[in-house]
Formats: sequence, structure tokens, C-alpha cells
Amino acid sequence: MSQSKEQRILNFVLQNAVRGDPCSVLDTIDKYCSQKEWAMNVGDEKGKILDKTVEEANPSVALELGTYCGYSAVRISRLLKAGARLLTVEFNPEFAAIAKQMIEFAGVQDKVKLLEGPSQEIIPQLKKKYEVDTLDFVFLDHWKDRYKPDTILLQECNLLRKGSILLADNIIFPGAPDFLNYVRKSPHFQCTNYPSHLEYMKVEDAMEKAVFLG
Ligand SMILES: CCc1ncnc2c1ncn2[C@@H]1O[C@H](/C=C/CNC(=O)c2cc(-c3ccc(F)cc3)cc(O)c2O)[C@@H](O)[C@H]1O
Ligand SMILES: [Mg+2]
Repeated sequence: MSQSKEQRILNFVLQNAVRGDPCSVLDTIDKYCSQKEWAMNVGDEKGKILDKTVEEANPSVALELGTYCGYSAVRISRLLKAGARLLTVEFNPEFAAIAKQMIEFAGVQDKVKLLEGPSQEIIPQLKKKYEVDTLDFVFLDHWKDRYKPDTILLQECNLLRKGSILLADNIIFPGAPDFLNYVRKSPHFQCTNYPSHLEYMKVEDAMEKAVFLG
């Protein structure tokens, strides 16, 4: 059976990156996806916005929705302080298996817990099953029509606290218009837009930061 693109990305990392070096894994994925096959990793330009927002949040507990190949899980977890953890949610078993190997090769497995399943099922389990009190940081990068319902679900499950930071990818392309409308109109969020470009392309994109006000 022919290999998937995601398997080819992983193989390129296993053969070309430095084991245990998260930056080398990120650079190697970016090299492959800019020169050989495009893939929907957040990439380096928007990745720098992600880095700054993670550093601002300095989270003890972070959540990512949409692991894909693990690029942003490696990117986020490499910045976490000792004892902090990232929970990342992925419902495609093939992508979850790729991401697990990517995370282990980068050497960040002790900081990352990969939760397999749909976010709407996982989120309500976070408090009791995964011992989460509240989330300090949430990165939204899964199906774009899931950003708004999952943001509402996070609030309903009391997983956000005053100052929790949400960061959403792809605000322009593919776009998440209902999410953008929702957080910008809500009195419970303070929003900031970060113009950027689509990963590996000269196409406009943006990220939106939404800080929960309680
Ligand atoms: C059910 C809830 C739920 N629960 C758990 N896991 C879930 C999930 N919903 C989705 N997943 C997983 O997350 C990832 C999907 C991510 C979706 N991302 C884009 O569609 C996207 C597209 C472009 C672009 C495409 C084509 C273009 F031409 C231009 C741009 C660029 C980007 O940065 C993009 O993020 C996959 O691993 C899914 O298995
Ligand atoms: Mg994205």
C-alpha cells in the first residue's frame, strides 16, 4: 500500500532530524513541507506567533485541538516549564500514530499527552479523567467549524479561568468566521488579531488571540 504524505513527513524527520532536538524536528518538517510536499502544519511564521503567545501564557496546563503530525505539539511543548504539560487531541488514528512517533523522536514525550478521539468527547472528560482543573492555554487548529462549538464547550465545562488564553490558527484561510464573530462579540473575551501568512505560501492568513475574562 503506498505511503501517506504524513508517513513521508515522519520518515524524512526520522532520517534527517536530530533525535531529542525539538528545533531540529521543526526545521526538518518545515524544510520538507516547503520544498517537497505542502502540509497543514502551523509552520514557522505563524509558529513564531504561537511561541510568543505560549511564552506570554507560560502555561502549567495547555490544550491543543488537532494534533495532525505533531508539529505544533513539539513547538508548544519545547517551551513548557518543568512539570508543565500539553494535552493534544486527535481523532484520526493514522495521524495520532504519526504524531506519537514525532513527539517521541523530538524527546518531548514526557510533557505531552496525546488524547485520541473527537474533541467534543474529550473536552468533557478533561477534569475527571485527565485531572485538569483549568486550562492556561488552548491552541485551536482542528476542523474550522469546530472552533466555536468547542470554545463554548470549554466554558460549559468550566475549563477556562480569568486570563486563560485561546489562540486560533487559520482565521483568514480557510477561515473560522463563526468563531471569530463569537469571540469578538462576546463580553467574556478580549481579542487580538495577528496578521500572518498561510504556512509555506504567500497567501494571507491570521491568528486570533482570545483571552477569557471570566
Ligand atoms: C471533531 C473534532 C476533532 N477532534 C479531534 N481531532 C480533530 C477534530 N477535527 C479535526 N481533527 C484533526 O485535526 C486535524 C485537522 C486540522 C484542520 N486544519 C485545516 O483544515 C487546515 C487547512 C489549511 C489549508 C488547507 C488547504 C488550503 F488550500 C489552504 C489552507 C491550513 C491549515 O493551517 C489548517 O489547519 C487533523 O489531524 C484532524 O484529524
Ligand atoms: Mg492550521
